[in-house]
Amino acid sequence: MQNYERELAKELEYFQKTIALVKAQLEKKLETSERSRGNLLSSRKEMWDEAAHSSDDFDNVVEISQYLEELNMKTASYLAGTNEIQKLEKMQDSPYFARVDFSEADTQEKEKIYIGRYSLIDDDTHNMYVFDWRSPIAGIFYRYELGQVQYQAPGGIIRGNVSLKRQYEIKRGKFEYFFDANVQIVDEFLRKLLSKNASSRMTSIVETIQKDQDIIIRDSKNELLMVQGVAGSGKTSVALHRVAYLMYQGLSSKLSSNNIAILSPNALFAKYISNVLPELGEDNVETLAFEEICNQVFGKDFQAAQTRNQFFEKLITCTIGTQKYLMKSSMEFKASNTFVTMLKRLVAYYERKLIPFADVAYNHQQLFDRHLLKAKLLNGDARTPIALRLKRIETMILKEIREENKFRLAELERFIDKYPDHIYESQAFARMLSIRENRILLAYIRKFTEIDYEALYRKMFHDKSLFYALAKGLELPENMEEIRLQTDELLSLKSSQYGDALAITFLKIKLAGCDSYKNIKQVVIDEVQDYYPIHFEILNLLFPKAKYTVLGDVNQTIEKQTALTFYEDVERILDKKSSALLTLSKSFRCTNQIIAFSTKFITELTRPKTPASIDGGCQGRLSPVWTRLTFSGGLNPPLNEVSFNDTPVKQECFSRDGVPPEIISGANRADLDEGLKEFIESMEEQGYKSICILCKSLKESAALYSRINDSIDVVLMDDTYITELSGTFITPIYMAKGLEFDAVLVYDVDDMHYQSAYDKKLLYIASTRALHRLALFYMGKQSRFLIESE
Ligand SMILES: Nc1ncnc2c1ncn2[C@@H]1O[C@H](COP(=O)(O)OP(=O)(O)OP(=O)(O)O)[C@@H](O)[C@H]1O
Repeated sequence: MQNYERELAKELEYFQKTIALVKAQLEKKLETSERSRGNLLSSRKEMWDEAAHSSDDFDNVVEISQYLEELNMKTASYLAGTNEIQKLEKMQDSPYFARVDFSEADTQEKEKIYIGRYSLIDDDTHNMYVFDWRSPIAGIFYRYELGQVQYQAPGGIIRGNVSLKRQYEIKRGKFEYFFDANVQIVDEFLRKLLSKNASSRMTSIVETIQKDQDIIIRDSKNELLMVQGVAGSGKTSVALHRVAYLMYQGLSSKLSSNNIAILSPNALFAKYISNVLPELGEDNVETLAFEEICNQVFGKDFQAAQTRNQFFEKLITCTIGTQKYLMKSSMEFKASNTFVTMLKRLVAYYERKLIPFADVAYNHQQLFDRHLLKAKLLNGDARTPIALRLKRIETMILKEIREENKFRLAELERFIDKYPDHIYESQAFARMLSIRENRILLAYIRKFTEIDYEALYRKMFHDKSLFYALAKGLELPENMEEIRLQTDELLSLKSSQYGDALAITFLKIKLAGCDSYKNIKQVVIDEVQDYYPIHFEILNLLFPKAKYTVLGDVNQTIEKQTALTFYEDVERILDKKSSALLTLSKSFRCTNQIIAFSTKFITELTRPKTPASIDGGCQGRLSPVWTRLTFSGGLNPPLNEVSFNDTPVKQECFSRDGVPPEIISGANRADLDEGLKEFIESMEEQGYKSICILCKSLKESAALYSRINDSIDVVLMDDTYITELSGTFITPIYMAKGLEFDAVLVYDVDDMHYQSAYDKKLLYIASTRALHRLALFYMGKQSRFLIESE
């Protein structure tokens, strides 16, 4: 105890010195910021007074652009200052959360390394008061217990010894307590943290990042890092902390927020995760849903296609077995490797055979022969997209026409002069006639210089012989003809399915290229299990040089059965120099009871005995896919060591007890709704802040909402909902993917609703959304899967 008091006194002294330094730096920054704000305002005023209101002459435009450049620089420096101020303000609340005492092997000199969200350095003495959690030396806090350690510094590996690991609770500028970290105490700390209510937005986990999570966050060896993690194992958290880490590293490699793209399932999810990076002191990164990419590729001219959620809804609400099968197999086919090969063949065939080149004549003479135009296209640089080569041909033709235009005008004038009875002036009349003629000619030329992507796609399905010629030698689904005919019919009605939208997007990028994302160097994909080969083919075209981090859980697919072999496809298509598949098996979200209950809805994943064979001679590269990180050295593993491991991917749970899941039945609809309302009230009384009722479909969610929203304060969460996740919600299970709530109430879990293998996975997704409480409601016969899980 005496020892603790002595240590506490020393810690308080360090804490006060740190806070004093933070305050001094904050004061200085506030002063500078005030000055640069004044500067900025007066520059703006000056620009306005001197130049802005007389911008019609060219000199002034130049002057304005100089002013603007200066203003931009001043604004950027002011904003950087504001960012620093925000960091210091946060440091005033809690400057650090951990400490390790490290002695380097060579010098044996002990250093006290305090670790916080941001670094703090005394500008006068250059003493490092706090190290950023992403700095190389801070990594030893996450990776090691006491004893021998090593870390990768820019100049090479540093080895040494850790003699102390300490954690602090410092809140709102008050030093509350510290404890020296042994495993039990840390677990207790984490348990307390996880027992809190869900927050309406995701928060940072920087103080409690686990070893296996840290390895993913700091990996810099792999161009493609794949993470298979059970529900609630921190995939999204890890993804965001990795982004923050990459940006920190980017200080030297020039990677900034606009070089990173995060792909997320929808706008609500994007909003849910939007807090984490700013909390870590970084600029937010653009979060894109795949549909947004499709829209961006097409601009406005793409007719509203079915979104992924609309596809899920249609599939889930379809009650006719044959139709459901057709929908699913059609989607699977259109997103498959086979179909991608057919689309690539279509592009090649289009270039050689389908472009309707025509002779171009003007002013009674032939300017271009169609064979010559075609030869020009085929002889062009094959790396240039076809659409661009066609545009160049169009420009060439128009240039020639422009040359001829003066002769044509003269001819028209002569012609007009022969008929002097009209009221127009002959020159103006000739010009008008020529414009009309040219417009018709341009439309004629554009029939072969512009590509109608949707028409081309439709032709593929409409023209049976073309379709099967493109499919030659490929293995097709047994209901191929049915899929072809249905697609042709739907496209003729201008109704395309989600799979068609993806395919047309692929086709357009293949034919026309796309430069919109050329600055992206790192791509992070969450919920990757919902992606198909065509998604990765599109990503490959959009971000050819990017490195990837992809995270998912093959147990959480909605409409497809996927095994770990899924990651082989990802590796093959993205085709990066180095790749690894890592696993996260411990769930942090749910209580022991909820995990034990929900695990029964899935089967344990194991790696296949013999990896499936892969086209394209990639077998030699298969082994890294099955590389799994192991901590071979017990508590103190060497950094980033990877080794082969045959262990099945298990689901473990961070030990936290709670109330067992409840199964509640109702005699009829009214009785069930009443039971649901009572349960919600009791959850609210018990202080749970976020409660979610999960139905199978949006249609059923909307029906339930209309029955209970008079008596309960509840929000229907559909595709358009992008607000905070606090309160009581009703939503379909597929919309709740990636989210979490204090209490989850799964509605209508009867044997009609949940009977297939896919339904079973929906139950897994639904029940793993719950942090503390889970209840399942049914009337009639309860789902067979509930009986199995009893
Ligand atoms: N190391 C950690 N310390 C504290 N909390 C953690 C840690 N890792 C994860 N969590 C918490 O666990 C919960 C689940 O994390 P997250 O949503 O990132 O998991 P996930 O694997 O993406 O889940 P899912 O696959 O179900 O969407 C979050 O509340 C997160 O804050």
